[in-house]
Amino acid sequence: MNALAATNRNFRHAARLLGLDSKLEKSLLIPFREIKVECTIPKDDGTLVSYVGFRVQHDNSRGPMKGGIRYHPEVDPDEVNALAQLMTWKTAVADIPYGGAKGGIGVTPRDLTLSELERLTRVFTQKIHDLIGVNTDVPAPDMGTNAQTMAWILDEYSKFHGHSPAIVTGKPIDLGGSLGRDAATGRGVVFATEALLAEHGKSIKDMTFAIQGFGNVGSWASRLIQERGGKIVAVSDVTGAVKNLNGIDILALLKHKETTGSLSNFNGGDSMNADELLVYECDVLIPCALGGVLNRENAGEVKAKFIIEAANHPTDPEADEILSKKGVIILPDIYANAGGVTVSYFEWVQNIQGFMWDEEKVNDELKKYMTKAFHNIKSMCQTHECSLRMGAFTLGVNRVARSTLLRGWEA
Ligand SMILES: NC(=O)C1=CN([C@@H]2O[C@H](COP(=O)(O)OP(=O)(O)OC[C@H]3O[C@@H](n4cnc5c(N)ncnc54)[C@H](O)[C@@H]3O)[C@@H](O)[C@H]2O)C=CC1
Ligand SMILES: O=C(O)CCC(=O)C(=O)O
Repeated sequence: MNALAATNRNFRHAARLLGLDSKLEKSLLIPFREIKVECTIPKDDGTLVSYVGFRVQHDNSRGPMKGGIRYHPEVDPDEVNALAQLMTWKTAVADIPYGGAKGGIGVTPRDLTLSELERLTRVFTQKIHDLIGVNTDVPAPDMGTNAQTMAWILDEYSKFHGHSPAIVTGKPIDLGGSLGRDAATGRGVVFATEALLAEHGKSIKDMTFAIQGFGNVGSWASRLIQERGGKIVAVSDVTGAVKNLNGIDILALLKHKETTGSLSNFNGGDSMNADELLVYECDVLIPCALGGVLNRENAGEVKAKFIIEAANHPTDPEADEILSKKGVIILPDIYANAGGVTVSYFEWVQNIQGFMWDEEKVNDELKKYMTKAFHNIKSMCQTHECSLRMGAFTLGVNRVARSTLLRGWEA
């Protein structure tokens, strides 16, 4: 099932549990605005090449729209639409004053040089600069983009609108980025995992983990899990996968990746097929890469007892059903990975205040938001006798529905 069909299905299920009026349900589903632009740039050798860029602004009833920009060859309008909608429910679950948006360009970033990536980012910004804004729509990094990408967007946007640090979050500290934002999604994943395991009388140090994806989210989650005594038995990325039943030394793996650019030939474990990671023997599986990786083909083979959705939409609804029947407990994306956008909110607040917080304050506040959201989700689960996914969806959708009604926006 494609990402949009899956996200719409989860939304409709939540709307039914909440008893939402059908007109309101329809108006919450339709995006506020969908932008599609052609971005043509000269390559370093002078030839011209075109890419298609998207920004979907889903909902702004609770505040400015917020969400990352993804550079990946599989970016398509339906996927961006689904990811924008997920951002709306996610910011509401985290209870931060934002709506939802997402953007992307269909490109393989590692095929472009740094200067080509810079030109592409600047052209994309030129095409959308009058549709984003500090109080309208605030981009951030996602797969294939990083603090440097945000710095280029900030610089290009500021040429049109004057110096505007709060136009993006996840930017370099030197340009007004927040301490702790780089690690925030992984740190939030760890806080979320701790909250869930505590409910089951367990803690990270008693558990084995398999982690798919070793970029921003996967590498930070791995590092922080290891710091807390968790044993990481398998890690994968687009270059390969490594396993070690005695535990992988994550700092050594990070160093290996930094020097070789790959997870292959790491001498602290055995290599494995990357797809095998999802069904590898472990207590906790944490997908930190692409959407739809858990599906009806592999869900029946998953050995983990807990799945923490650090990636957006890693589990499609058919897999959700199979895994739930097996008793696997799934912590959904719109809560599990909300640490990133929560610290993005702190960054935006710091930019507007013109005052920088220390890292301890950022991390303490993040823990408060993640813990509170977990308890709010659990309380929705009790009210509606539903899964954690539906607990999170009903929590987010209900908050957005309330602000929509208060503004008098229902159809
Ligand atoms: N960066 C952020 O703050 C946030 C990211 N997310 C989500 O987390 C996920 C990862 O994002 P980032 O870490 O930022 O991206 P990234 O670009 O830093 O890292 C992505 C990782 O996935 C790996 N990967 C790609 N294809 C793979 C495959 N077929 N098998 C195994 N690994 C594969 C890449 O090699 C890389 O290690 C995405 O779903 C993103 O939407 C969610 C919330 C916030
Ligand atoms: O930090 C942000 O604003 C958005 C992060 C994001 O794209 C996500 O949570 O999926």
